[in-house]
Amino acid sequence: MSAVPAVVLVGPMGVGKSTVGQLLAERLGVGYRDTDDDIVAAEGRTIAEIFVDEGEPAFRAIEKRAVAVALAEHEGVLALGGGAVLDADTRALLAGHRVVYLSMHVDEAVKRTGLNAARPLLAVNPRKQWRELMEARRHLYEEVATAVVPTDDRTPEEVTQQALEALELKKA
Ligand SMILES: Nc1ncnc2c1ncn2[C@@H]1O[C@H](COP(=O)(O)OP(=O)(O)OP(=O)(O)O)[C@@H](O)[C@H]1O
Ligand SMILES: O=C(O)C1=C[C@@H](O)[C@@H](O)[C@H](O)C1
Ligand SMILES: [Mg+2]
Repeated sequence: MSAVPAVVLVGPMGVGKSTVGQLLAERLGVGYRDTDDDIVAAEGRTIAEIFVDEGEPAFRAIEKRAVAVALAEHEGVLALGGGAVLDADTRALLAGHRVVYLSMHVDEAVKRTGLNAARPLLAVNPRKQWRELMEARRHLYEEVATAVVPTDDRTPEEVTQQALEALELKKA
């Protein structure tokens, strides 16, 4: 049985996937789901604990399965973890979906995420880590996206409106 998400959101940590995803779901009258939350619920551990206990490769394997399940089950707005696009099979699964890449510049990223231990990949020197992550990932986000919505200097409501317009789900 396969459902199709109305919209899949991708983008780096702190770009606003959860905030915008919930607004977008309200506007579309559909449910919101987040693969990071699915993983935490299924594992009974935080993402940071999974990274510490088992390392990043094990987390990526768990994430890959969680994304495949959510893509097959969910009909609403689906936010993926920031690193989900690193997996080639996941990128292939995203083909044919409406995928919005929420983007932002490094200054905004550091402001939104800060020094936050809940984001293990940004726990030390967040500015440098964020630059390196984006250098490695920007092209992957762009590859899977059917629309790119910059979020700098926009409120979550404005980002939501831009996403709806970019997807032609709502007229300007
Ligand atoms: N357009 C925006 N302008 C300013 N701040 C924002 C905007 N969107 C989200 N934020 C703030 O940035 C922070 C991160 O947002 P959010 O948790 O939605 O991001 P995320 O992409 O879901 O992050 P994560 O990768 O941790 O799941 C929150 O404090 C949120 O209130
Ligand atoms: O960008 C990443 O690699 C991550 C983003 C978060 O959503 C979590 O999935 C986790 O902290 C890893
Ligand atoms: Mg989130």
